[in-house]
Amino acid sequence: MQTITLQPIGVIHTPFDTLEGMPIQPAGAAEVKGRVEVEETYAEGLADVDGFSHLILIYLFHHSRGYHLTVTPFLDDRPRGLFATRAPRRPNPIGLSVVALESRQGNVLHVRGIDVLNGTPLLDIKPFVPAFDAPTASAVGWLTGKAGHSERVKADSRFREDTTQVK
Ligand SMILES: C[S@@+](CC[C@H](N)C(=O)[O-])C[C@H]1O[C@@H](n2cnc3c(N)ncnc32)[C@H](O)[C@@H]1O
Repeated sequence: MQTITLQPIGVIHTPFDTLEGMPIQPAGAAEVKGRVEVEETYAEGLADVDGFSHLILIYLFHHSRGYHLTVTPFLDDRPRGLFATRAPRRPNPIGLSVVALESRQGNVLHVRGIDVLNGTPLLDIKPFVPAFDAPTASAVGWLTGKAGHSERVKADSRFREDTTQVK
């Protein structure tokens, strides 16, 4: 299989230095402010992002090692298939968050609603466009009746780096 090498384009700064107790989705971090520092090399590419109220941040779960294909997610007490969850320990530990853009100062984006660890490497930024990204979903699987709980449920240690479980 092909090996892919990605280069971070910046870093996401947040108030969260430990996994335990932090939000599990942007809905639970609505008032949490973060700073997205984009490398100067890529700053030109930020032109026009100011026109969007929300951005999609794509990043590396850099404190994630290994994975299990069946996991018990934060919002459930039953095991689920990894790819039916947003668990951070994955074969390719990539996460995404839709955040509110408050302002831009040159290569720095001030955002709100961020659910990642301080120092998370940023891989990409895309504008959030409801017509592209928010289809009316007719089914949310095991998250039925549970997705809204992400506003209050906090992360615990279940996906902490644990070398005894690394695949
Ligand atoms: C459930 S994931 C959801 C992230 C993203 N909104 C998504 O859906 O891909 C969020 C959790 O991942 C963990 N996490 C956040 N940043 C991380 C990082 N840089 N490395 C490892 N784990 C991280 C924390 O436990 C956090 O509560």
